[in-house]
Amino acid sequence: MSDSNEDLAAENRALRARMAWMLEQAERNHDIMMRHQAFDLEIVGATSFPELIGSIFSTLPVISELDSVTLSLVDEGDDIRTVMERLGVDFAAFPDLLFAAGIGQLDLGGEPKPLLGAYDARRDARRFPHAAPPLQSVAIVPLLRNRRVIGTLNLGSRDPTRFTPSLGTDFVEHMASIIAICLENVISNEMLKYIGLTDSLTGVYNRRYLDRRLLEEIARARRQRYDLSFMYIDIDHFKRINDTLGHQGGDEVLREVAGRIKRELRLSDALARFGGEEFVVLLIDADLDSAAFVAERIRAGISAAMIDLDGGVKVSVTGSIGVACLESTDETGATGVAADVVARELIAHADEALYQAKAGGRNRVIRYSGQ
Ligand SMILES: Nc1nc2c(ncn2[C@@H]2O[C@H](COP(=O)(O)OP(=O)(O)OP(=O)(O)O)[C@@H](O)[C@H]2O)c(=O)[nH]1
Repeated sequence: MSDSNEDLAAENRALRARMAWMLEQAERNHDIMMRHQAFDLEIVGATSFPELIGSIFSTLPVISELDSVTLSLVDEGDDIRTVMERLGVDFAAFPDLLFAAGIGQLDLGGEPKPLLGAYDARRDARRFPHAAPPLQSVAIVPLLRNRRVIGTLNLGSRDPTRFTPSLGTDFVEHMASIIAICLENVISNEMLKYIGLTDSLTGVYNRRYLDRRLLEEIARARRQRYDLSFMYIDIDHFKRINDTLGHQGGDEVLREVAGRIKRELRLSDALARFGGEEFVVLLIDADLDSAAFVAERIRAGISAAMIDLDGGVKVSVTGSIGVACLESTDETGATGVAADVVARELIAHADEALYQAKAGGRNRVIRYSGQ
């Protein structure tokens, strides 16, 4: 082969190798793009806060080949945390979800722009509290909604060249904007859910929530064969309290009584205000004896100490309680009577027991006996 032929062959080989490399890169980029598109679809489809957070923490590190992904959310006044906890979100399952009391705590500097560069323990350690072994480079990307910073997406890598100040930020900004939209959506949905299910005066659940929950719990109790108890609690002579203290004073009493009832309950029990001065409690896996025991504790708790009202007035309050139980051996359960019929009956039984408690002199617990 002549020199020029050899040159041509070498050039050809080099070109082929270069093309193969480019093809490989194109395939790799395509692959990354597809994975990110799938991730976008996954998070856009998330219908709850835990589902969204779960996807971000489990999928993003894998598709982006990152060693740590954390989220810092601005939560002024602890609203997000409080509502999510009330809706049953288990924050222990998300150790990389961090909260900041204000935007200042996010340490973003003057402008909300992505910060890319070497890991700086002083600045970044609290953003990646569980990252081990140590990270080498990080990207701190603001989550923006209508130019308002709602948090940061924190990406960490052990590769020091992964995030450098000169790297373009379009890609991470795009990712953060989708995450920010999804976060805002699920947070406002959860807030609406919370508002729709709670009583604005006392903060406990409302009747709508309890009616629905009762149906679910009846179905589950029948499947898993355990007892379900229901309690009707009514503040005694509440009209008199209202008449002497005014509506405002009556409202304060309602809030305090709700708090006193709640203190006696387990996390699995559901407390709701059914309207007026009536509260109900649904006790999961509790027979009539245990429910009556809890009811007695609630009764004692309501009247244990005088209630201090705004303006220095003190008032003593008592409550009457009716308790009923849907036993796992109950015929209605076994015969497949519709859950709503069973629910109505359970409520009616507790109401009847409450009526007897009132008729018997108030400030007492009566169990529904079936006679
Ligand atoms: N402050 C306040 N009062 C309410 C609210 N809803 C209902 N009430 C009042 O609760 C009182 C209920 O009174 P009654 O049902 O007659 O019963 P009671 O005075 O508690 O008497 P007993 O139940 O027989 O012990 C009425 O005066 C209602 O106006 C509320 O949201 N806030």
